[in-house]
Amino acid sequence: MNRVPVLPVLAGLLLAYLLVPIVAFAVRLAGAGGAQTAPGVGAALATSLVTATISTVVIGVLGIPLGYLLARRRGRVAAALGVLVQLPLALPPLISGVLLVYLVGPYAPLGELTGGRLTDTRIGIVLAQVFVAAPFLVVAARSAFAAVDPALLDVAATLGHGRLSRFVRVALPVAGGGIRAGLLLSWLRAFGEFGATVILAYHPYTLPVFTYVQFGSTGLPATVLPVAVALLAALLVLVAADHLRLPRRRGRAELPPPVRPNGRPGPLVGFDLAARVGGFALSVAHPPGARTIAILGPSGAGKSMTLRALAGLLAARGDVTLTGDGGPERLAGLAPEHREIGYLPQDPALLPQLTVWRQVLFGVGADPAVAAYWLDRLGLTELADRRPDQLSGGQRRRVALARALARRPRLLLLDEPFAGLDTPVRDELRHELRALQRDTGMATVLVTHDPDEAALLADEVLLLSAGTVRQQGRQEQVYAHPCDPEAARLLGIRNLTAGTVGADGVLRCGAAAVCDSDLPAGTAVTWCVRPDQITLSTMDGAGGDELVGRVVDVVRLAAFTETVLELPTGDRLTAARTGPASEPGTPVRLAIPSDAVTLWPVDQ
Ligand SMILES: Nc1ncnc2c1ncn2[C@@H]1O[C@H](COP(=O)(O)OP(=O)(O)OP(=O)(O)O)[C@@H](O)[C@H]1O
Repeated sequence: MNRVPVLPVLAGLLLAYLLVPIVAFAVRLAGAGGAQTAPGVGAALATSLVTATISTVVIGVLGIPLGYLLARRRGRVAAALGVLVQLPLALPPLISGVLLVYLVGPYAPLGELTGGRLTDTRIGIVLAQVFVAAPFLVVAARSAFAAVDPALLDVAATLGHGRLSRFVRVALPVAGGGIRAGLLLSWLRAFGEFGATVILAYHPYTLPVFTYVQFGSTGLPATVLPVAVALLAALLVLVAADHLRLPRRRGRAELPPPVRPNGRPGPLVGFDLAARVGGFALSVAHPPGARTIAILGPSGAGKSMTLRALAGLLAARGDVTLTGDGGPERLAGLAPEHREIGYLPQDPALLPQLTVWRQVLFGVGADPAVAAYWLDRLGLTELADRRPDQLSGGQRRRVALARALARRPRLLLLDEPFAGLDTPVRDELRHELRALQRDTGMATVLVTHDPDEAALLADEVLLLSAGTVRQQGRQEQVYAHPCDPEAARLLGIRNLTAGTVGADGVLRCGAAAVCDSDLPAGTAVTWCVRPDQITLSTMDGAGGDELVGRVVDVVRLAAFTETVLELPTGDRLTAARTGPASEPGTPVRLAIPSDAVTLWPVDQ
């Protein structure tokens, strides 16, 4: 049985309902061989075109900022205003006209003040049109602005753009499509406005009022010409609006000769910040002791929030201190656009309408020669004329990095900059960043889930958990001695084993001594050792008191091999080694330096 194509049928029904009256009118017009003349139709058309255009300009100038503010503001007042601005849509236009009489009618204060010039004039027509047509633009602009990725505005702020500049250079172009549609709707609504106009400004006639008067005095045949004129004008505007596009800049970007920026060493970074977002409380502190810091932690620990607070994008109590040659500088109270801090959120947040070259010049004060240098250094010069939708994920991240660097920030904040990239690209970018840190002494705070990445790119590590600092310090120190099993897990150390301190204060695994401990005898502990600290050797002779195990699995990774071992106690350890691996089932001897072992009492 053939199914009825439901969607096309429903769509077709509405289309027919909308088009049939117009087609019927056109047939009638053709059959009658034209329309009877209607003196005054030209003047009415001119009045409608001029007033609708003026109204649309007024609506645009006032309504676009209103839509922006309504989209950006949260809370009950903004929600209530968002509903109220739509009220004229729900009111019959005649009633809107009556309401306006209370504001601008001849006996209302404004009307008296202006000597009655606000009614029965073109000004009156515009006032009526603005009232009924403005909500179309405000609603369209509000939803277009609400769809603008907030990360774009955040990044623009860290690139030195103040509020107005962010509105003009980021929000407006990105929301442009929705705003254009809103302006068109407003113009059409203003052009067709009748009810409010007829109350507020019966004269001079607009096209709808003229048509109404013709219909009332001489009947349907006299309306043919004004109807035809109205249809034609509306159709022409719709077609023109459909074809109207702002011209895109063409031609290849002219890049100046690249100039390597002066390598001024970045400042030491310190902070003590507290913030609350919803039910989540963040409290993080780090003394100024390093230029490169990595923040590690599980998902939802507050890592991104810390970066946003550092950039000044999240209101936080406390302070950020950058200590350079000129001594410590405190950033509390400085807006993000004045902090000179580069920020790369998880999404590269490139402006969709800009080419790579314009993108890297977007920051306030970006130096074209320095921008050209970073494009070259990051392998992007050939892509200078492409837009973000013509780039790969890795290329987009590089552009975001070049854009931040072109402003020569004092500090660069990177939020998981390599997440989701394939391994070669990730490795390449990691090493590029490391080279940048080395070459320029640039200060960085990097958020990552990857302990290896943190080790590669940071001198100091900060472990975050549930909004607080679990452990921090020099990277090698934290890695060597995590403060508790949770910290060890965050650092990717899987070798966590249960044990008990013996009567002689020695921790043993079976009969083999692992390390000395100053914990009381009998204390139950969890101990850990990093896989790279375990050395394996073949069993040539009796094990005695040595730590022995049996190979249960050999995982050959790209760069090294992991050997999973089972100890006589049944516990398992993983050893990382670069040499040839033993086969599963083979007994092996384990050597673990006692200072590579960290242990914690279980009830800690
Ligand atoms: N606007 C918000 N309202 C309420 N809670 C929020 C808001 N934004 C973030 N949070 C909460 O704050 C906590 C910290 O978020 P944050 O983005 O800093 O986590 P993260 O450590 O960066 O996590 P991930 O590694 O998954 O990116 C999370 O529990 C999150 O649910």
